[in-house]
Amino acid sequence: MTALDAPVSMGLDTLLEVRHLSVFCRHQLLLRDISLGIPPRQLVTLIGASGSGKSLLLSCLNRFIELFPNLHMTGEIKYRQHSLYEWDVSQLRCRMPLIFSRPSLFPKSIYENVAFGPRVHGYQGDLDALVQSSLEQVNLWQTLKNHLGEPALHLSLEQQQRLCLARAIALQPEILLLDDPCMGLDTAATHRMEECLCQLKQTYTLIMATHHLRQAARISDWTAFLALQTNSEGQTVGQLIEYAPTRLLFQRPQHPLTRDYVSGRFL
Ligand SMILES: Nc1ncnc2c1ncn2[C@@H]1O[C@H](COP(=O)(O)OP(=O)(O)OP(=O)(O)O)[C@@H](O)[C@H]1O
Repeated sequence: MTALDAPVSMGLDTLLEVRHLSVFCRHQLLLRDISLGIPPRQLVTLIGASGSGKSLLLSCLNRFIELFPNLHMTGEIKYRQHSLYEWDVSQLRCRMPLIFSRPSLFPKSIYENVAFGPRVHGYQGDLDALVQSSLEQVNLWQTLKNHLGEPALHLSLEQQQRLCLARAIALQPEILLLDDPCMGLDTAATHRMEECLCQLKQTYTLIMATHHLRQAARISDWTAFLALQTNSEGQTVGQLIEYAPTRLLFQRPQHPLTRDYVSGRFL
């Protein structure tokens, strides 16, 4: 299935619908005409060379891109059939938090890191229970339950990254946007993170950029392959080449560029 045939619209089952999305840095085109649909409770990975626009695409989905005044997007993104601009932006980012490749914790305790977001957004429920449930969902509760008052920044890289996930989960999201969450983790920690992500997709929709092709093949349901193409002015522009169920994309890629990329023949 090429990008053109991919399920742009899956009807009521499409949670997020991206149509003709382009991203510019002032007048320079960075990402060209992306259209794809994200089905609920699936893990969708974005793969492609460095600079092909994976992070930009993620940052458009919750309007994080608006924090960069030099960037703007055109086209349309619908979440639950409503344009992103119909949503209150802070509510949108609670429903779709973005987790970065490097942990970005506050210099506060483990508990405060998880409780911070719900508190700021006026959570009225049992905060202790929410912190516990968020830590349980990333398999950190048993290890950390007696250390909740300790500084989050003293945790290992793996634990910090999972704590970032717990902090996002405490916002009670529907979608988790993950920008290469296993970057810098060793093989064992990556394996544990992958197990955690597979558990999380029972509850949430996950959209993840990754440089690990094998990881995409192992754990994702759908894969979008982006590549850098050179335009007539000699500038490189990110484009969606193919979007398909992961097994198909890896075993029977339709586009020659995808074939080369997934078989390790990078140009
Ligand atoms: N804030 C920004 N201002 C200007 N250009 C940007 C900005 N963010 C990204 N870009 C440019 O957009 C293009 C796509 O970058 P992006 O980070 O999305 O690629 P990527 O596929 O995520 O790369 P990587 O795998 O290295 O993270 C690059 O040319 C990058 O320089």
